[in-house]
Amino acid sequence: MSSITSLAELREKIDAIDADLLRLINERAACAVEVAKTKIAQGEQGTFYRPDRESLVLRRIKDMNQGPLPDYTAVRFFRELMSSCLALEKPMNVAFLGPEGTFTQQAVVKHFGNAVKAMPSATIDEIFTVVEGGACQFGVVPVENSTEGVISHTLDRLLNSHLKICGEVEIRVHQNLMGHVANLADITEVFSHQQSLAQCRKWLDKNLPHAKLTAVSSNAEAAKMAAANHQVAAIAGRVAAEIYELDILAKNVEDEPNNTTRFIIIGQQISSPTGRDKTSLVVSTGNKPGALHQVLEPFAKLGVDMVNIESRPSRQGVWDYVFFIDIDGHCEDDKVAQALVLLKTNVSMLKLLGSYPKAVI
Ligand SMILES: C=C(O[C@@H]1C=C(C(=O)O)C=C[C@H]1O)C(=O)O
Repeated sequence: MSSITSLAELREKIDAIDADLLRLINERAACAVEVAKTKIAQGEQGTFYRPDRESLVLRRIKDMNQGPLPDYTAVRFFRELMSSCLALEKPMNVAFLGPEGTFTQQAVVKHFGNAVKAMPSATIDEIFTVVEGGACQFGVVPVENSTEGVISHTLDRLLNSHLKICGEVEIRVHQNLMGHVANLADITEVFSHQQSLAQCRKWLDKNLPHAKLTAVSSNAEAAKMAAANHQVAAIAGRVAAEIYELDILAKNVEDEPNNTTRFIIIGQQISSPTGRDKTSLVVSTGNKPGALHQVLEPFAKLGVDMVNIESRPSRQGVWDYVFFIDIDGHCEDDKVAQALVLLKTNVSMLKLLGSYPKAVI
């Protein structure tokens, strides 16, 4: 006697589970529609999307998951489910650095799921503008790459915007050389975003030493150009190769194996504390001795963990700098709130860029 369950029996079991799942998924969706009604009754029209609540839901799923599905898969599945539930409450427009096929678009899907309307913008500046003007409720912009450092354009624009950071998302960036060229030796020019060219500098020097390297507005734009001209190639993500029907000529050409980009979500609303948050701020000290010490001191004194500090020219005078700082915790957490009060007395300008939940996956 074999103990192997028959295929027919297993399939019957799966069909029954699917029927239960479908009923439960729709029960959940109906509940989200009820939530929307309650939000409207409470006068919360603008706050259908709640990044704090979403991150708590996803964290709970991650903590409860016992497999065999890996945490990452379980979280992605619930991410998609919440995205569809939210779309029933209120469809949302999210601006990203276009055209179709950029890593920023991947970041939109990872953070919001597929049920939002992703709207391509031509530049980082335009993303800020459409969110400031209200045409899109949120925008996703790159802020930092593990190989190449900060995206200065994003930091500069944050300085002059009233928008808040309300979330973060990380994407493992794999670059590919793509085009319609038969031999690598025939490639005369390689197009890509300046950041991507920099991430692949060593590979390009070694494998395409004679090709001209030209920076364009995005990787997907580069892929579009490589589709139109068969002597040039592009460096971009796999999705861009699929969209613009290009052959992948070389895979994973990034110099650093852990090449990762961090994106931030910008919007009009402030996220509530979740217990695992980050706060981003910018301060200006004026050009005086001991300035950096005065910035660091309040955090050290109150035991607040600083996770990143970056200086940028203030553009208000020669050698005048501002510091972009990320700290652990929410601005409403006691320790953080006290540190910010102290910091305010030590600096000439302090702007809170946002407190938001840390990325779950
Ligand atoms: C259902 C809600 O609204 C939205 C949908 C969520 C969900 O499907 O779980 C979670 C947060 C919100 O973005 C809510 O606020 O609880």
